[in-house]
Amino acid sequence: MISLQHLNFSYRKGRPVLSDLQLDLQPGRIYGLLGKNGAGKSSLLYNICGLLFPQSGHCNVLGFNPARRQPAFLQQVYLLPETFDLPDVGIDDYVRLYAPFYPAFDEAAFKKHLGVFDVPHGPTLHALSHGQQKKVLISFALATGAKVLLMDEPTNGLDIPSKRQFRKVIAGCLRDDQCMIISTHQVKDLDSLIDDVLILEDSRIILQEPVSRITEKLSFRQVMSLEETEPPIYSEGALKGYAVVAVNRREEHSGLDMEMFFNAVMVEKEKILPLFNR
Ligand SMILES: Nc1ncnc2c1ncn2[C@@H]1O[C@H](COP(=O)(O)OP(=O)(O)OP(=O)(O)O)[C@@H](O)[C@H]1O
Repeated sequence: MISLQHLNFSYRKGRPVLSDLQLDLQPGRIYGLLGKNGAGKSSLLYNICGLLFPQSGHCNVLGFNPARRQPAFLQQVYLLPETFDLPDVGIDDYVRLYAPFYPAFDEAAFKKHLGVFDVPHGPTLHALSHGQQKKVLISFALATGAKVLLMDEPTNGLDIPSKRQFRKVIAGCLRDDQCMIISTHQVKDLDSLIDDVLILEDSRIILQEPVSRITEKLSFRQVMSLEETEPPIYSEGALKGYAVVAVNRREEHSGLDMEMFFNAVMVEKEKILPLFNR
């Protein structure tokens, strides 16, 4: 569905943001794109939707080259940017103006999502708070029916109940022929939603693994003392004792702690990546 081969992208000569990047993504999955500040997550999403163009390499999304920006491609891709500036129109006018770009747009679904998010209907978009505007855009994104949904920090600016609603809305409406990439630092908001983890580091995807494979290879536990466990790969002091990431030798079934996993990969790459044959 999304295939990037040997992709190279930079804003300025000699300062690569994405280098020889390889990525192959399938429909029916929600990918969590993780990386430190400035790793290139947004740039990657913008290359996928055709808002930035690679200098070299192949970028194939739904059989199209995004850089050509063909209407048949653009109507199947939606990017929710991290920052945005909406026009000062009412919600109905926004739909009248922008929904025609998406032939599969489902207005009933849009209204349903707005209802779940409890967005007040009536005022113009500028009379809504930033978080409420974001909820309008998330609802719009999901209603487009686009096959590729790219979300850059979607839960930034959402209050605590809205983060739960976000998970609920997404979990309930993603079709098997759709693929979603969520770029986020707010991993705790989303770790129950994500099927596959992508980690972008040093201009490349250094890890692409289903959550199920990560928890098959690694266990995530809280222990009172580090003596009561075999030496972990990575540990952090927690409120009561330690949170540890260890090789899953006893085939335990622990849930994925995505924040711990990301921190562990950043600190102990050479111990963790070989477990996944990379
Ligand atoms: N318009 C631009 N012109 C020049 N350099 C840019 C531009 N936008 C981003 N960069 C640089 O490209 C690199 C990748 O930026 P990008 O925004 O893709 O990272 P990110 O992983 O999304 O970061 P964050 O997590 O902070 O949002 C950074 O070094 C950034 O400074």
